[in-house]
Amino acid sequence: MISLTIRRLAGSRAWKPPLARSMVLVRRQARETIPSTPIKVLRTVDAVRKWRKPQVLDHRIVSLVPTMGALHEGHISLIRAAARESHQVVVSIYVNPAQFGIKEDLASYPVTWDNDCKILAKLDRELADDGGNLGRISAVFAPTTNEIYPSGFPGQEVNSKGSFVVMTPISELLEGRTRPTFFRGVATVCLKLFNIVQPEKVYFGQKDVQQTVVIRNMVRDFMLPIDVVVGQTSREPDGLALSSRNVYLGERRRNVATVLNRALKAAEEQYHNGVLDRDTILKAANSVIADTLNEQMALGPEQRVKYEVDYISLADPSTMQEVTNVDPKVGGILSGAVKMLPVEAPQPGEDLGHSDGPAVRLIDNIVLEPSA
Ligand SMILES: Nc1ncnc2c1ncn2[C@@H]1O[C@H](COP(=O)(O)OP(=O)(O)OP(=O)(O)O)[C@@H](O)[C@H]1O
Ligand SMILES: CC(C)(CO)[C@@H](O)C(=O)[O-]
Ligand code: BAL
Repeated sequence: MISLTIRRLAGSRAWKPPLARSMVLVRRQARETIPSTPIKVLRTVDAVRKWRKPQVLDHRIVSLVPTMGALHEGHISLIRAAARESHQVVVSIYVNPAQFGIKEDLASYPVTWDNDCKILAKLDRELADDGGNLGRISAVFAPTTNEIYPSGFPGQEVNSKGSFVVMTPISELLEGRTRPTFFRGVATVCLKLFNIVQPEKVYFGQKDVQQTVVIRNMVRDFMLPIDVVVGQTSREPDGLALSSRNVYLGERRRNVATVLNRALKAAEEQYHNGVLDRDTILKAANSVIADTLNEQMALGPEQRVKYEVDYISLADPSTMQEVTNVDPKVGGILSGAVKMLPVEAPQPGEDLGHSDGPAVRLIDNIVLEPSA
């Protein structure tokens, strides 16, 4: 009786039973590719699982490069590294709301899907022409928030209820002090991405050093059969670390934004000169920051750039806890975060940056390699 009814209703062109409708959707999605490329665009967990299954049987090495889109050379360097070492590279593009605090820039975060597709298409052609690679970009996973949070999005508040991966104490340090929900959001979404794609290798950038430690700890503590690879930080010629958020800077702040890298380099120089104590190493960084700010404050409001230092840190590489002396057998991580404030007295026609140049928080770090 029921099947008869369904068949009769299904005769109408507009109506399809829910199962058939979702099968049509899955078939259509399975066919979507980035224009003029074989790169599949997968939007659902189901579509990724269907794509992934035969790779296991064929003993293909699958790697994942998680991103939030607005792709730049930093992301590209990770994808290149992944293609050298694996048969199939999956790039995820998902702006994960759970890692943004309620007062952060989720609403204005740059979303550049068409340009990202062009970048991936060009890169994939290069990878195909370069005989040194094991693989190419096979798929982009670009899910919706409903897909990633099937029980409903838990919210961005510190006390949100939901299924989370919480890594303490590391998530409370440094970045986590200013962004208390950040690493909970990152670890949670990364575990989901790892479970969906089931990669043998995952690629993360050194620019977000604390994130790499959180991910390594999660992989170790939850026995995930995944190799975590960290690619070095890609920089502009003047040392500024590439970041999707650099688009917010505009020209005036862009010129001063190198201050963090210059400060960390001054501190690194102390270590290379044999200094191991925290105060002397960090004093070098803090002097650069203070001198640069003094230079700016000597300018008028129509020219100057102001910034606030969130932290300058010297930490242990595997815990990110502050150290009072660098153990030369272990090395250390010099890192920092600086908030570039909106420009004062904008000039007519001045390029203020994306979204009219809100405050931008920049991060950077330098690894002090063990010397002994
Ligand atoms: N300059 C860079 N060099 C190497 N890897 C990078 C660089 N910038 C980002 N990545 C890495 O790319 C991956 C995706 O990062 P994401 O999409 O957040 O870009 P982002 O530039 O860090 O953005 P944001 O400005 O929001 O911090 C992360 O593993 C991140 O560490
Ligand atoms: C790893 C990540 C893609 C998780 O959303 C994000 O934190 C990022 O882009 O670094
Ligand atoms: N690159 C880290 C992502 C974030 O800052 O939200």
